[in-house]
Amino acid sequence: MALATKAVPHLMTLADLSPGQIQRILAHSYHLKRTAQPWLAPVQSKSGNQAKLKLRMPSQSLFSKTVALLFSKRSTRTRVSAETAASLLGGQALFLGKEDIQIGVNETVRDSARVIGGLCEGIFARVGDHSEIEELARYSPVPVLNALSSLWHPTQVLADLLTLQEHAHLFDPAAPPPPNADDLTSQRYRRLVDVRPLTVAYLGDSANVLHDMLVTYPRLGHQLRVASPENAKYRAPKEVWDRVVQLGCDKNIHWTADPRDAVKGADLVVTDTWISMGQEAEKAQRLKDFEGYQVTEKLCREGGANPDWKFMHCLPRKQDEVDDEVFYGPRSLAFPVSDNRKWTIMAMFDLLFGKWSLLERTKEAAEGPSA
Ligand SMILES: NC(=O)OP(=O)(O)O
Repeated sequence: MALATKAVPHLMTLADLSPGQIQRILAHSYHLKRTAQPWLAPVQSKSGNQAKLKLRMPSQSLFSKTVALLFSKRSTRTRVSAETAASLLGGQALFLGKEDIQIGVNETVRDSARVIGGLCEGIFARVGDHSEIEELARYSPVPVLNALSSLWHPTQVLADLLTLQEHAHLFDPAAPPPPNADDLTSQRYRRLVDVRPLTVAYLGDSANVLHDMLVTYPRLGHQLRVASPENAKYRAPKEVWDRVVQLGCDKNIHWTADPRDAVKGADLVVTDTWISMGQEAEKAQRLKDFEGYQVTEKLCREGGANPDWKFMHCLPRKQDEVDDEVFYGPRSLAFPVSDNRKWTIMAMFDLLFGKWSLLERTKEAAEGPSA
């Protein structure tokens, strides 16, 4: 168990962070990416190996430490990012699937939190109902980070934001270009730049990824235009909307049932699966309810999106919500986003599990939100 005297920090949603703290995580993710990437390049010669010896090490704040990956649901990106990120930080990740351990079957969440937190230095948890991760955090002696719950998916939205900032030049020709091949192997890099304020359209179900967008994008200066069917089950639940209003984000969110209305003026179009894990029995009804919501060139042209609009998806993707032309086409940032899951999770592990400094107040945070 961590021998620390200050209150244990946890992170359930980006709503718990100020814009300054979010920007600090993004800048740190970019720094870790640029520092660690040259170490990952193949060693092709003796001189190449010697060049590596001159490289700076990324933070080793997890040296000798273990992060428990307490996952009760499937995962590709989040799990692989977590395991590889822990290794780069000098520590290890321990995958604990729901079939592997006693939690929820022979042991309560409360007791499991105390036991696992006594043996590991951080808990990255993917749960069903959000109340499960709240309970873990209540009883864990070490920090708990949300790897996805019924309400929130904070590490996904951090990867989305890092990708937008890295691709600022796609939205503003005056923004600096991305790093070239030499920059990527030499630890030489420019600072991460801000992306200009964007109009962002989201088409689909009101699920955990959108919820973290709702409490974050408006505070970073972006406008959100959301389309989901009229049915209340496809709209943000009260506990999410209360946070949206509390943070003043609702003023910059336009919500409609018409996907063409939502993409009007959009610089970026985002979607997610219409059938989340656990909703498989509702598939037929959901496919019917979301008819007309598939992201296509035609829909975005007819709705009046910015002709240079770009596309993002958290993955895994199905053809229902976006066609192949968009998903595999030049507008798509889906795979750069999945690459960035590793670097944003690495930053969170470093700041939350390694250093316990994530929630420290930045100068900006102390002065209040800027947007
Ligand atoms: N986007 C996302 O969370 O992917 P996984 O479910 O594969 O981790």
